[in-house]
Amino acid sequence: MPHELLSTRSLRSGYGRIPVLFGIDLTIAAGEFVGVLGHNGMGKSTFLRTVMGHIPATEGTVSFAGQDITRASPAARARAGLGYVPQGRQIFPALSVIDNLRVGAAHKTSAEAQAVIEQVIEELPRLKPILTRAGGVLSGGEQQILALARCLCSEPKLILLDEPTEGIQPSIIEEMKDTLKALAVKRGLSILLVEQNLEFISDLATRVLTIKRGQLSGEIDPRKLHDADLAGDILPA
Ligand SMILES: Nc1ncnc2c1ncn2[C@@H]1O[C@H](COP(=O)(O)OP(=O)(O)OP(=O)(O)O)[C@@H](O)[C@H]1O
Repeated sequence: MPHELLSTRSLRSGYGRIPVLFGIDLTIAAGEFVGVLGHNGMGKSTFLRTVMGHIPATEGTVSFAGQDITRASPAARARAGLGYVPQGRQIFPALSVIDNLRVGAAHKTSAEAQAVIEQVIEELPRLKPILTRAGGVLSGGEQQILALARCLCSEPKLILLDEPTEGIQPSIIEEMKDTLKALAVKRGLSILLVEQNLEFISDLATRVLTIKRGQLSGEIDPRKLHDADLAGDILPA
C-alpha cells in the first residue's frame, strides 16, 4: 500500500467573508494521479490555492508528507515538495525561458540548479530551441510547457496542475499528455489535476473526483469519461 502524501481534512476557505470551499476531504498517495472535474466557479482553483497556501484555510487541515502544513507559507510548502502550476501559467514574461527555469531552481546551489535545469530541458525538449526567448512572446502552449518545466525545477513530489489545457492547441495538449505520463512514471511524481477537459483527465488520472459548489460530490471511473458529456452526464448543473 503506497504511503499517504497529501491529505486535506474538512478544508474550508474563501475570499474575504465569502466562503467557497465547504469541507474538502481528499487523500493522495505517493505516485497517484488524481483528477478533479468541475464546471467553472465550483472551487477547483480555490482548492489548489488553499493547498498551496496562497489563500488561508478558514477551517480544517492540510498535511503533506507527514507534516501538518495548514499554516505554512507557500515557500515552505514548495520546499517540502509541493509544486504548483497555476491557471493562466503566470510565467515571467520579461525573463527568458532559461531565466524562468533559474527562478524555479532559485533555492538550489548553482551546481544543483544547473543539473536540474539540464534534466528538465531533456524531459521537455520543446524548450531547447527557445531558451533565450522571452517568456512573454511564446505561444500559449509553449508557456504552459515552460510553467510545468519551471515547477519541475524545484523537484516536487506532488504537482498541483490547474487547467493546463485551457486555451492550448490540440497538438500541444497531446504532447503535454505524453510528457505528464512519462514524468509521472520516471520521477514517481504524484499529480493533482483540476480540469474541464474530459479526455485529458480520463487519459491521465487513475482516480477522478467531481467538485460541485465547493464540495467533492462523487467519483467517476476514468474509462467512462471518454464518451461522456461534462454538462449532462457527469456534472448536471
Ligand atoms: N480572487 C477572488 N476573489 C473573490 N472571489 C473569487 C476569487 N477567485 C475566485 N473567486 C470566486 O470563488 C468561486 C470559485 O472560483 P474558482 O476559481 O475556485 O472556480 P473554478 O472551479 O476553478 O472555476 P474556473 O474553471 O472558472 O477557474 C467563484 O464563485 C469565483 O467567483
